[in-house]
Amino acid sequence: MVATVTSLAATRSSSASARCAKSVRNHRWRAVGRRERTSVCASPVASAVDGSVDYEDTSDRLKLENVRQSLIRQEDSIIFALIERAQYKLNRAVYSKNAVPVPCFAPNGDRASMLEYMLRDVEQSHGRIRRYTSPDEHAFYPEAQPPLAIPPISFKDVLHPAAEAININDRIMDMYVNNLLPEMCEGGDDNNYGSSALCDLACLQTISRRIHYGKYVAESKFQAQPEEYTELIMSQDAEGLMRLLTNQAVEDRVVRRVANKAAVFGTDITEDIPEGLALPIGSESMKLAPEKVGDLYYRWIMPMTKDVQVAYLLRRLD
Ligand SMILES: O=C(O)C(=O)C[C@]1(C(=O)O)C=C[C@@H](O)C=C1
Repeated sequence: MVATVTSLAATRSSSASARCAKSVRNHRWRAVGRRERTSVCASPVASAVDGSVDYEDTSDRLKLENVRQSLIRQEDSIIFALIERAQYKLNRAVYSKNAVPVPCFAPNGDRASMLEYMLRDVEQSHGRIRRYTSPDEHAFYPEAQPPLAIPPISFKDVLHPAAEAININDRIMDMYVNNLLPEMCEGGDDNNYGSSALCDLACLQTISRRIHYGKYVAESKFQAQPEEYTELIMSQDAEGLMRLLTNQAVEDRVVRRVANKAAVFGTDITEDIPEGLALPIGSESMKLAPEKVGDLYYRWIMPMTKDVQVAYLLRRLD
């Protein structure tokens, strides 16, 4: 999938509110420098006078090898979450506004879907303890984030400041509900709405993190080939950037690895190690075929990771 001008424009506008919400929350505590962000995942190196803690990233995490290792680890959580969700039927009512009588939060009085209601609520409790001030986390409802309940931690992020404005969770939600779910779940209704929605939260949050991790992949690639990327950025050539960052051999390996992991995660492992355990494991008894997981990854998750890379690179020299 090639990032279209429209999708990139949508990225920019939907992200303005995300950036705004993040900044507002941070500034309720204290003014932070332009390249200073807050994070839940770094180690403290010094205490500031106002009670917040300064963090410095001294790791090698921008090396492409290390960024790819992070993508590989994130894969495990995504595959596991997808397999869990596929145990239940599609349960359309969870995604339809007004189908389940959850409390309304829209200003026009419309009810949200049960999934929207749960996700917004969970994000608020996670947000209070800083989850969405971390540069590698993105809320689906940034405009509904409450003030922090604990002091922020500041963190010298490795990304260009333009990264903060990129949040494509609206597109991710649409893709998940309208493409991934119908392809991976059996149609129909089994009344397991709460269980299905809890699995959805795990899927959405892990997929969103992976897709937005494209910012780190892009920064890493920019630093490795600054001249090539700079030329394309100067001419705002989105298609040229997409071509340069695409590595078909790596994509093929990702798909094979994802399918293999899905085969292992979807197998019942007993206390006895099966003799001569070999892949691929027969997929007949699995609710979600391993090849299907690889295919979904290839058609939906990787293209969006690439869109985030292009969106970031286009603004890398701002
Ligand atoms: O590993 C990379 O080089 C990436 O850019 C990540 C990724 C992916 O989403 O897995 C995306 C684009 C490349 O074509 C290969 C893989």
